[in-house]
Amino acid sequence: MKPVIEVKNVSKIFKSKTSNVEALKDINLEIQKGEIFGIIGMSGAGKSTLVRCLNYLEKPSEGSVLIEGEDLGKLTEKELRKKRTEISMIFQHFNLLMQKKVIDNIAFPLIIQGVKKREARKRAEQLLETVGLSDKANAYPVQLSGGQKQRVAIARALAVNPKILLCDEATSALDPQTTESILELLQEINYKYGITIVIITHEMAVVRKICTHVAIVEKGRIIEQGTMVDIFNHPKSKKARELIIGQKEEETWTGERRLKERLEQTDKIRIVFSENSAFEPVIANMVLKFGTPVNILKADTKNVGGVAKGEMILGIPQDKNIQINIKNYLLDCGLEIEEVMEDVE
Ligand SMILES: Nc1ncnc2c1ncn2[C@@H]1O[C@H](COP(=O)(O)OP(=O)(O)OP(=O)(O)O)[C@@H](O)[C@H]1O
Repeated sequence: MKPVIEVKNVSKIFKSKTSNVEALKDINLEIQKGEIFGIIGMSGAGKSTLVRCLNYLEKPSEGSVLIEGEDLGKLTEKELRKKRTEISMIFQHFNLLMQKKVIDNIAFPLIIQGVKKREARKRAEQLLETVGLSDKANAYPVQLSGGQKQRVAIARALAVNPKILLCDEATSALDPQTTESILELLQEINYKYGITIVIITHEMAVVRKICTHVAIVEKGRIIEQGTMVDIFNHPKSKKARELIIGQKEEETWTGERRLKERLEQTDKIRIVFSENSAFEPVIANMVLKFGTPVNILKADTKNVGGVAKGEMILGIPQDKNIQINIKNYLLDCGLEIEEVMEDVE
């Protein structure tokens, strides 16, 4: 059978006046219909560039990408746009239209295709049911938790009946329990609709939970590929072993006891944010500013007197000076914070 996705000798060089970055080097891949294919690797390995080459958002410098045997490099712009509707994508930060209601976010790709509004909304309602959010049709994205936003993004991605779903770090901004429920939804979609899924991630637990096949990318090259079971049980190269075995200890969400132990040992603060404050850029900027990682131990949204109130619990570094700086920074951003003494449920 013809592969759904075929990547042949693909290289990608980003050229600038001062330097050239060889992001991909002679990549060869075959992904069959119905597979859940994980692309894993360290930061900067080339994962995002590779996945963006699969729908020609990024044009390879050399080589070709074939979707169901059709070479994307040989299509006209118009043909390429049409072909792209067969390939949907979801992202780490959801990319929802914040000014539109949930239902209109989902209907949007259909409206763009020229489907009548009533029909598009009807299909959006069905999709909301598929992702378990029928009661949120008229909510705005800001009123949803991260997991719910990703469900909306998944429903929107499915609106155009794609053959392929590309997921770029789709669970990286979510807490462990939410990650698990989103992965279960992706698995269900793969099973029910036969959609081929490509997942980019640096989280090995994600791959272990749902991927059937894996490719490991290192410095722009694929160093190993095969079935998930084979690669995870018998990683051949040193890099693959580091990546797979090195992270086993970190897989908190598969082991409740380990998670509990970790929570008990960590200093924690609770951040409360109103519907108007976006916490994601604040956290990302904070990590960059202080050059230190923080753990999102819990994140969700509650309806308090009709107003969406979000709560996030962060595990912060033990260094007291860094803790003070972090707290001052969050206060400066206008967020309410408090120390958490008890265990996180
Ligand atoms: N538009 C661009 N212009 C120049 N260099 C780029 C561009 N996009 C990516 N790169 C470079 O290509 C390399 C691969 O980047 P890419 O984003 O694909 O890696 P990644 O594995 O997805 O990393 P991460 O997990 O951190 O997102 C990096 O060295 C990056 O700096």
